[in-house]
Amino acid sequence: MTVDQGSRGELLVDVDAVHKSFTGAGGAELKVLEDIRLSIHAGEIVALLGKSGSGKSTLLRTIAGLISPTRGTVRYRGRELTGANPGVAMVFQTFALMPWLTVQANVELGLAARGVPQAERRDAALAAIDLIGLDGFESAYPKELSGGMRQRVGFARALVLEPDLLLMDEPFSALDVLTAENLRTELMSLWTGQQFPTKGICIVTHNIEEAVLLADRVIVLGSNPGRILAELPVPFTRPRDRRAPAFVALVDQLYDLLTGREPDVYEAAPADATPTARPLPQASVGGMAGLVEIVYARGGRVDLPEIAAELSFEIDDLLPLVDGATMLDLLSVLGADLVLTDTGRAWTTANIQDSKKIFAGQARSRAPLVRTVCRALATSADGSLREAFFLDLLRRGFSTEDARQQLDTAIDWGRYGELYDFDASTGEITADPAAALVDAEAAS
Ligand SMILES: Nc1ncnc2c1ncn2[C@@H]1O[C@H](COP(=O)(O)OP(=O)(O)OP(=O)(O)O)[C@@H](O)[C@H]1O
Repeated sequence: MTVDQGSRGELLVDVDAVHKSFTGAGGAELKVLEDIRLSIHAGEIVALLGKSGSGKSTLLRTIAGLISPTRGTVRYRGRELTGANPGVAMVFQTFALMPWLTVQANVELGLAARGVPQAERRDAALAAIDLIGLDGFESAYPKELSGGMRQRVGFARALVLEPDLLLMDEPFSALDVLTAENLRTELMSLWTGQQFPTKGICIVTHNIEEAVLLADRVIVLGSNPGRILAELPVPFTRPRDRRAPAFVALVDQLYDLLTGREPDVYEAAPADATPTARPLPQASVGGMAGLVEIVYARGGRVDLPEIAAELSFEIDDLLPLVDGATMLDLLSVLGADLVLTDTGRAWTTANIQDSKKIFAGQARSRAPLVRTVCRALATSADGSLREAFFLDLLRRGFSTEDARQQLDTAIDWGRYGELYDFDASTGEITADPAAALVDAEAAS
């Protein structure tokens, strides 16, 4: 069970050409995973790293047998899954404890479901509770525990099942930084000390440093649809030092991969680019303005991992802002550096009215959904349309939640650029008369 970095152990899970689509609220096909091929062997920790929405959780649930692929196969120890994977247990981001059960009863749940006799169940649960550092809290209820302790229960509940493969879906992301660090370190020391019989671990994360701290192999997923962009070994011994140059270099490399663009994504969107093909990053104008201002104040070029550390953010917290600012050509990405563009410089140094005009021009030419909203408003009789109209259209290509997020971002961007306004009490989006004048000038 120790991590053998030279040779891999037996094959535990084999994901073979898996595709997964969901049906969107509007009935359209929502492609979430495309041609995923990966294997997990005994002795290794594999991290699935990707931005929000890249299908990481869907892939993990497919490995757990909780979701069946639309096409392709998942095999556990050579056998095709047709239901729940018998060799796995899961740890969830939200802990998923039963609030009305004690710690011990929560930990025993899975064993009870397997029909394990009561005495045996109790002994196993007490051992797992002890292992995970919760001795003395057997009779406590979840509401009496801190977040970190609740997640310890989450771990105990999974480990008591002695799974071959432990699946973890962002298990540390709901915890504060110190608690998360503490729990990660303890888990790693249990793993390297072979204190539980699990043979492999697969962890979903959007945190680059966490992936490099924990994993032997990082699989990077790209979005829309989720697919494997790269697979990188992490050849460092444990415990790992975040400040070691090789560690920092690998974090930078993964950062490059995560922000690496599909070739033309951040070119000005061609006239026929659709809002579904080029979704808006979840970036507020205020957030992008802050980031651009920081880059400007530091001479027009900054190292993103360094800035993130200085601001006490995770790199991935900043990624949507980076994506938004590069989509609008306010910043560009060069390796791990953010570079101010000419437009970004003009935007950040202009007076408020000029900066709104610059932003409006960028949003209309480079953000397909903003352009779609402007065009639709221009064709409506009174220059206004209800938000439900756009939400209905967006639901053809996005889930209901994502459609809402897309429209909220488009409203934020368009409002700031004075392209249109939004009245939340009536749900009405109305073209700004000044923007209509600009359109008329452009057409003449
Ligand atoms: N049951 C479902 N029905 C419809 N759409 C779904 C379903 N489950 C997931 N999706 C959509 O699939 C996409 C990928 O979701 P998933 O949760 O797998 O991504 P993720 O990379 O884990 O994201 P996050 O880091 O935000 O959890 C999202 O657009 C999501 O809305």
